[in-house]
Amino acid sequence: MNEVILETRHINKSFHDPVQWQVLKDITFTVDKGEFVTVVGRSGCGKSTLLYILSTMDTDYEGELLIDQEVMTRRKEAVLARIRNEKIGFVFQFHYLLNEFSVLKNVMLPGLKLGKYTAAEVEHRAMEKLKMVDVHHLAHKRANLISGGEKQRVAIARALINDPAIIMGDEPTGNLDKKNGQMVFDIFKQLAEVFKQTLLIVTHDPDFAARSHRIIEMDDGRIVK
Ligand SMILES: Nc1ncnc2c1ncn2[C@@H]1O[C@H](COP(=O)(O)OP(=O)(O)OP(=O)(O)O)[C@@H](O)[C@H]1O
Repeated sequence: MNEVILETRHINKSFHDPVQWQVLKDITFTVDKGEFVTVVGRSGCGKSTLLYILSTMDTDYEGELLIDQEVMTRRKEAVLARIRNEKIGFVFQFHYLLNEFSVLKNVMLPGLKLGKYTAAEVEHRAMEKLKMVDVHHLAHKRANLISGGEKQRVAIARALINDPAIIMGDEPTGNLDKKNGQMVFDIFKQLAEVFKQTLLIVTHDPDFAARSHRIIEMDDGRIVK
């Protein structure tokens, strides 16, 4: 049987601006371990709003969210912050690397924050993750001195540092040219297929989505396919 990593049950969300309107409508789906799922839909259909809830950053919704069999709904922020750091890796459109630190230090930071491993262990793990995305030779360079494509690879290594149950991405290829976008896709595919890493990625890129394992299509706040 497949192991479910992420599950949503009847998620509804409304905004009040100034009148109440419903942005997410009865969102129910699961993602299995090792699946590479993309979320698509036209601008304004609710993709980012959904990702914000799935990443446990937004707790103001109806319905239930489970990550790695654990209920995330109605938990205290301190608990959510710990679970987020341990179970979710994030890759954004902009890499958000800290320019004043080395590539290695950037990857190590969420590992040090977790407090589960010694600094030496975190460094060893960070080098492993940099090897997985083929930028270990850049480990001691400052983050502002590497290319855009390299930065996104480092951001993926950083997302992997705590062996998350799931990696979530918001337009991770949105700021890259075609060649680097392809490279990021290939890394994701390899992570899913070789390392059984679960991935849920919001994208505008139809080629990218078409080559993932499964597409969730949204329209007007609902899942339509
Ligand atoms: N804080 C907010 N208050 C009120 N309305 C909001 C808020 N955040 C988003 N919206 C609205 O909710 C709808 C869904 O927005 P969302 O950002 O989730 O769409 P999206 O599918 O990610 O769009 P895009 O592809 O353009 O990023 C939009 O109509 C947006 O204007």
